[in-house]
Amino acid sequence: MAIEVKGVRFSYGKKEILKGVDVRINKGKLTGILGPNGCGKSTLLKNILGYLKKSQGEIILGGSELGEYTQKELARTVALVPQKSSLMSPMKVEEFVLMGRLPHLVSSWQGYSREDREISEKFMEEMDIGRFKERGALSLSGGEFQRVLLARALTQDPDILLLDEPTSAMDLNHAVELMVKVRKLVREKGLTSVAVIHDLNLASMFCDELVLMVGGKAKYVGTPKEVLTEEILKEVYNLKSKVITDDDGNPYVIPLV
Ligand SMILES: Nc1ncnc2c1ncn2[C@@H]1O[C@H](COP(=O)(O)OP(=O)(O)OP(=O)(O)O)[C@@H](O)[C@H]1O
Repeated sequence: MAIEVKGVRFSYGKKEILKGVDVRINKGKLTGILGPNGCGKSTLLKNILGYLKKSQGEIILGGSELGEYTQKELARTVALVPQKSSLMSPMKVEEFVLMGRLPHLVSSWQGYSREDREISEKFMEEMDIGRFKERGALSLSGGEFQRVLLARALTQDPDILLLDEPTSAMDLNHAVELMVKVRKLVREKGLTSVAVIHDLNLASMFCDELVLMVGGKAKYVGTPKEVLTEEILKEVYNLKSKVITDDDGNPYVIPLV
């Protein structure tokens, strides 16, 4: 399911953050959103999720404008792995992951079916968190909890998977492992995935397309090779860098000090 963002504007109070974002995010692709701190990357994801309401423009998911979806339909269509979770209650990991099935319950008094439990078990195994399932979700390390958040989002069985810095708390090995899994899911299930990523090299390695946000707009959009150039990085991050290319043509950024 493609995402079309057309002329989207959004403000927190009087402060305009998204100043006319135009971008098309293709189905079956992993798209990375890059840009300096505070440029509005998370705000854009939350608008696509329908959690924040744009003041202008259109967000079209699979041909239908966001406003045409009921809340339940939207929750079955789009899942977010947030940067932080507002989890406060001492919930067990398995209960937390099962919450991904809530939009699929026929009615709230019906409870989870055997199928719901099987789906959540499958993704706990996939994310290698099966051994934590009896643990309180609050007792996990940052990187372990990020895997729980991804398992919950996948349990939701969405067409669109939004990831807000999904590897920020992970060591390099787990970060690469997670990105490999996300890319595999995107390819196998034809998911549309959008990930906010700060690590330019991780983005280059795993993303099919990149969107570089500057000044509240999607200023540069293209393949990693098109977007990660020394000139663009200097302009956007005020960073002097050397960009080298591997045998597959992927660019890698070495900051110069
Ligand atoms: N609830 C809010 N109320 C007011 N301002 C907010 C709110 N949430 C975010 N902002 C501001 O909006 C701007 C964009 O925030 P956002 O979280 O979208 O940035 P980001 O590009 O994801 O940043 P980062 O890379 O640091 O995570 C920032 O200046 C932030 O302080």
